[in-house]
Amino acid sequence: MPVEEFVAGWISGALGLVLGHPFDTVKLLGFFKGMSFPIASTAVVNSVLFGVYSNTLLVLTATSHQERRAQPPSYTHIFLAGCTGGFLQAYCLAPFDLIKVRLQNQTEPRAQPGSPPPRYQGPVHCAASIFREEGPRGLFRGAWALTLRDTPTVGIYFITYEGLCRQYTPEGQNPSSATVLVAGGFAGIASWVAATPLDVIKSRMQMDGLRRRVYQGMLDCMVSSVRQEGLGVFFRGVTINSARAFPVNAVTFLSYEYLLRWWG
Ligand SMILES: C[N+](C)(C)CCCC[C@H](N)C(=O)O
Repeated sequence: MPVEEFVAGWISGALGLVLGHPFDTVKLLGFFKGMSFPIASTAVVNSVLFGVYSNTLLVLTATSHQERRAQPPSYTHIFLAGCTGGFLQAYCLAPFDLIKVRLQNQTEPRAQPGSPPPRYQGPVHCAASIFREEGPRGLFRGAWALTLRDTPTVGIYFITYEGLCRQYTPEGQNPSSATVLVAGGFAGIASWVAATPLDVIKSRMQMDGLRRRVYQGMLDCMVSSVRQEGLGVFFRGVTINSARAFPVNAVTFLSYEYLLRWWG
């Protein structure tokens, strides 16, 4: 199994994250100090995303990454490979994402004497507390919604990226850096716009169970959210998601492409 894609995904994910971190922090108006945890988790997850995508394409089309410029895969194959990558990365992402959402949603402890300490003291303490209080399955709370969010939308991510690259690149050539940046940025926006409705539901499911369970399940969460807040609830955060998605994914794709060209 070619591993370059996993390594390139690892590095490019970490680079993209550095740009996305400020957006991620304001997204939930929470505080998320320290970048080592998000960098490590994004690197792992992005490596699974790109590694599985590329290796699924290899299985479907029998072409390696280097051969794909001369023999471009069909959009159906790209979509299927993207969905496979999205599905598997969602499982790896689930516990990390849960910890991120829980930490972001806890308010900053004010340095006043006597104020209660924050519930979670950091990523490791958060993981251990969830494990203890909600069981091992608690670490996968919201994973189902996350999988539904990411399976089709990662397909959209790669279709948009490849489609835009092909549009602006003469046949058989590598796309220019400007093309990769723009195609990567728009791939991020397109997939995040499509992912936002389930992103809202996913985050609510992840926060559920902290005190008492509010929702019976994902469907119940959707129905009661729409009842209380209207259909607009599904677009909550779409602007910040898109603003974050452009730079993060432009840099992710640029570094991914260049690392592979450099090694290949
Ligand atoms: C599928 N979905 C839209 C959720 C994400 C696809 C892009 C993944 C990238 N690491 C990012 O965080 O933007």
